[in-house]
Amino acid sequence: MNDLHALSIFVDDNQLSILDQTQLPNKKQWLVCDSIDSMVLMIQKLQIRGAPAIGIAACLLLAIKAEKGLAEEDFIRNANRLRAARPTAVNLMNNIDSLLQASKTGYPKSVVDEAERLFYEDIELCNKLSELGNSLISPNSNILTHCNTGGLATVGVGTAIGVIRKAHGSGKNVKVWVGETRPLLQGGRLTAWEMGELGVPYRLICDSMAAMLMARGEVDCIFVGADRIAANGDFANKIGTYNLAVLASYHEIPFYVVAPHTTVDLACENGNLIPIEERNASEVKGVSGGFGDCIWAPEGAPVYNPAFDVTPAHLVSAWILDTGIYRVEDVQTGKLARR
Ligand SMILES: CSC[C@H]1O[C@H](OP(=O)(O)O)[C@H](O)[C@@H]1O
Repeated sequence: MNDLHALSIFVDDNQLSILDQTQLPNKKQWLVCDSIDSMVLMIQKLQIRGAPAIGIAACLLLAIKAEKGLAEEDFIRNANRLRAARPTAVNLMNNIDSLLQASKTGYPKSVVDEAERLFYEDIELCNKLSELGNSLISPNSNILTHCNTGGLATVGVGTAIGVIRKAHGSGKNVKVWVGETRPLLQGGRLTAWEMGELGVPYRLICDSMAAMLMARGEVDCIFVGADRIAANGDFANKIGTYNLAVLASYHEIPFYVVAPHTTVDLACENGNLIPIEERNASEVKGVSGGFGDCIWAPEGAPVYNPAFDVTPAHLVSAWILDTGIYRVEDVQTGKLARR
């Protein structure tokens, strides 16, 4: 496999390394990923995260293993293990399915070629998304975003953050409200870091502050990512996204979802059918990781920790995919499904 380099993933001399995102922003620690077991763990611990990035990282490891002599039947078994590593983001399943399909015609070379194609495709799709999304942003906009959807969550410039980056780069004087995104703080840790690295003016807020800012007229538009978009336009994204969609509707603020077409799941009729990952109680009871450990909830506190929620299509102003900008009337007439 050729050497490949992205913000959170690189392949060098046929070895895959992952930037451990649980250690950001305080520490940039690279981890060599040389086994299926370690990749499954890295995905489940969100050391590698973000719908597009986890799909591509899993495929790169499988391709490296294939090139190093993994038997085809073991490739298929391990591909299916990785496919189940996290249930909500469909990119993981879509990417691995395309690798399995490729393996039928010329394993292992076909698998290596497909994994590399997926890597470069994501870069290209992110660039298309940023151009299309930027066309919806007026100069001097205050943009609210949630979770992390930049170069850490993809191998390109990102999805929602890719749009913000493009608007900033085109001189539109955008300012960004970054929702910290409890409980894992992808916004407070990762998006704040990426905004700083990109030089985009931003202010970090608690998730609970968004409503007041909208009421004050200090949010002009909202851009979020997605982990799975159902055929009817309902979509799953990081927990707290639905809150923002309802608030945006009440305050008549444009609410945009940005995702590559590989996030669309045509086999999923509506958002009620999207599996929602539930995660460990410890994540809600305090914080732990590269930023230190601090548990504030009572030891035995019962916890509910869904990692995603579902936003119904009627609350979405537009879906920004690499294949175009879709409005609710497009989705209602099935245009989202016809890529
Ligand atoms: C472009 S990434 C989309 C999506 O991925 C994040 O989830 P996680 O941090 O759990 O991997 C978040 O939902 C982003 O919006």
